[in-house]
Amino acid sequence: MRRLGLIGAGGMAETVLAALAAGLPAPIEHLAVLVPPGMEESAHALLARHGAAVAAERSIHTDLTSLLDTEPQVVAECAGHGAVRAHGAEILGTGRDLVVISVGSLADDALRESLAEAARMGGARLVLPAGAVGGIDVLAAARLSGLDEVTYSGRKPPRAWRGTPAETLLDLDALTEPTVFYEGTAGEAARDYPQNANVAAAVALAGAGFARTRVRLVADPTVTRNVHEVTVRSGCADFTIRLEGRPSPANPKTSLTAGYSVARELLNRVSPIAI
Ligand SMILES: NC(=O)C1=CN([C@@H]2O[C@H](COP(=O)(O)OP(=O)(O)OC[C@H]3O[C@@H](n4cnc5c(N)ncnc54)[C@H](OP(=O)(O)O)[C@@H]3O)[C@@H](O)[C@H]2O)C=CC1
Ligand SMILES: O=C([O-])CC(=O)C(=O)O
Repeated sequence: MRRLGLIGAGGMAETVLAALAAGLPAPIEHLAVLVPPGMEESAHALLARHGAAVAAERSIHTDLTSLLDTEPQVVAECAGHGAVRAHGAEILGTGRDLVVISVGSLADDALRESLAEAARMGGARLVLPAGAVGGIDVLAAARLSGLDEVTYSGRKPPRAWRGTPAETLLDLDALTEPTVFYEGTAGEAARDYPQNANVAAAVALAGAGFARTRVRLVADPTVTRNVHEVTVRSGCADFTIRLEGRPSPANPKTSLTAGYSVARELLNRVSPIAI
């Protein structure tokens, strides 16, 4: 990877670039950042902090065409479901690998199939990092042995659920104990909680699919971390994985782990040994 595109200049983009700045053996050739019109200032600030350590040349774009003109070999999305819908097919169709962290967007069957088709046509790959959750490797392996049960539970402090449908179900400010406000499928969770249930989609795609992966979402005033639990019963192993993710200082909905998982994917592309 010598030329990189990055979509988004928010909290996760910050984590990704900081990790690349620390982890790259040498700056790559070019980093191009795509932001919505009017958001150029946040991209300038991001590049001022980390740009020189990441790439010899940097550019900021507000349209995909001019970003693609910089010839990125891989584009990392750190922006949201809308960005995957708006840009995913064109990036893949023009032969660039796309690393998508807004995995929940793929709960939309039509979008997932159109991205797969664009990847096939462009000879590119759609890559889905594990994000804020763990155990995706063992879950995807266990799938081959047959899965009997997969459940994901996402537990976050009340403030992480502001601006989501949880607000209409609960008085978030008045909670005194952990409260389950959603139980259902991974597909529904990914659609209704686009900034909080991307991990449910990653678990579903690696494992039993959107309909058979059960999800529980909890607002919990007793925790300060974003707690993810995946429980699996399968033909080769039964396991529970629990992570307590530190929230991004920029966005309490997002665990820092997610940005590091994008950075890991990108750093693997410049290393002779990928792990
Ligand atoms: N897989 C996982 O484990 C996780 C995935 N996520 C996903 O990552 C996304 C980013 O998280 P985070 O950085 O914390 O969120 P932030 O809200 O901090 O940052 C997202 C940034 O992307 C910008 N943006 C939105 N749409 C576009 C677009 N079409 N093109 C370019 N930029 C765009 C936003 O601009 P504006 O504010 O103007 O909209 C904002 O600056 C989340 O929305 C979620 O979908 C998050 C956590 C975990
Ligand atoms: O970062 C997290 O803790 C999980 C998250 O927001 C998501 O899956 O969208």
